[in-house]
Amino acid sequence: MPHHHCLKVLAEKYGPLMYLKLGEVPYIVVTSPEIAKEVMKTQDLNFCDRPNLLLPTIFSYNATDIAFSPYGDYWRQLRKICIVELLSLKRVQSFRSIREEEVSKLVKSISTCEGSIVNLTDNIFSMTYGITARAVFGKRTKHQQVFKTAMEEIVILFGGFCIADLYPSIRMLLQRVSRAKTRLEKLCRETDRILQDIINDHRSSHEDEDLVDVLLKFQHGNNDPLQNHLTDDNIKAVIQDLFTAGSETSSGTVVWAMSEMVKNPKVMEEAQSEVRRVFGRKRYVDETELHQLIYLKAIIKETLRLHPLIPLLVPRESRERCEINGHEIPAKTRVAVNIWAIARDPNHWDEAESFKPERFVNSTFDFKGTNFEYIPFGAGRRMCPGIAFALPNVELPLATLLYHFDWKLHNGMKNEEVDMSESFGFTLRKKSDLCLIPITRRP
Ligand code: HEM
Repeated sequence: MPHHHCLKVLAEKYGPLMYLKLGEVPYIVVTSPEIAKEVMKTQDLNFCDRPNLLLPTIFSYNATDIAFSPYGDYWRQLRKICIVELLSLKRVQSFRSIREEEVSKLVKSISTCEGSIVNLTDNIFSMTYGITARAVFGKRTKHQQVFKTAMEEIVILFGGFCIADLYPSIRMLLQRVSRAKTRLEKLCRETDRILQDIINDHRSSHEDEDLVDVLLKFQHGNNDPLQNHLTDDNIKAVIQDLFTAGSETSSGTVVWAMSEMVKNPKVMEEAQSEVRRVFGRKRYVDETELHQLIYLKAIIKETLRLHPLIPLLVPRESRERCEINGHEIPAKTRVAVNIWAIARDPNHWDEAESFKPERFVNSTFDFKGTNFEYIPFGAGRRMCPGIAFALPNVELPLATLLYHFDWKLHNGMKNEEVDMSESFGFTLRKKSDLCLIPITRRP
């Protein structure tokens, strides 16, 4: 059973603030909006550190990326550069043609398979990796498939507790025998070669400036706010962070949304009629009218409620001793916030387990980190900085897939039989690939 499921069951018995001692390490597990608010708003400054975990440290070049780097100036400056150069609304708008081209390639590729079974999961992940690669480092990489395959395995390796992290006093000893560590090191050697090629390419060519070019400037100390110059490894850590954080989550959301719509054909019908009404005159989907797709936006919100891609958030760690609800929490306590369980709590949601996008139509409820019943992007200082980048990567492909195709299940499968089980891992991937038959719609 995935961890967020077990922890939900435990919270139903022991309450919304649980203290666990796993090996030598203190953990708290939060399962209510009130305590989530206490941790990520009221006491956010105390809880905005990341623990030093073995596998993320290997993956992220000694925690020099954004997601796993400890709280401090290095993290703050790096996050700021990436927001300005890649993730701000203005930069995101400048990538519009990249998104439209990659989505149009997806439609062409699906059209050639009309009437036969298409693996939508695979197609959607490839498309999003393509968009992110072009935005982050200027072009698709010919080695993209290596990344995609490596990530599939890394997500699973990151899913469990690594024994070396639970016994810090003998970590050196335990890490020598960790099979996950050996496997991860092998995968990282493969991705490292690709990342180094990307950096070398940028050193030798002077095309349009992208994030990698900007980061490379910090190696020469120009206006350097990072105090210590960035090394190649630091830059690789950041590229990899954004490439994977950006692609895995957005693609996963598109796949879950399509799966929910296939399972709930009335929702699919309503979404298709909205998209076809809005884009009917144009006869193709582009980004100009996406703001009119009120129902589709509600579908995306409802998808992120039932299938938040990082169900326990990225682990945090307290910096000092503190109190929550009268309980003493020691310094260096690790924190998991079960946003998956909170978003399915019947005390806060009507028909909590049902897929009902209407609940978000005409509602002010949002995922900006202020409604703690619903925080699929986290909240506080460590909140996801990629929302503006993610939304068009989810909205445009969904609108396009709904506009151009009707979707049929294969082998006589019924809608209610679509498998919605989750695979075990760091992100909430759908266990089985979504395979459907596209029927091209000719308006
Ligand atoms: C549907 C899409 C996405 C979802 C659901 C999502 C969700 C999350 C969540 C839950 C966190 C952890 C927040 C916390 O610990 O409080 C996070 C962190 C992060 N996300 Fe996203 N994310 C998405 C898209 C993106 C994109 C497109 C990018 C960049 C291209 C991105 C970059 C990051 C980074 C760098 C962090 C680490 C932030 C830090 O530690 O300061 N994410 N994301």
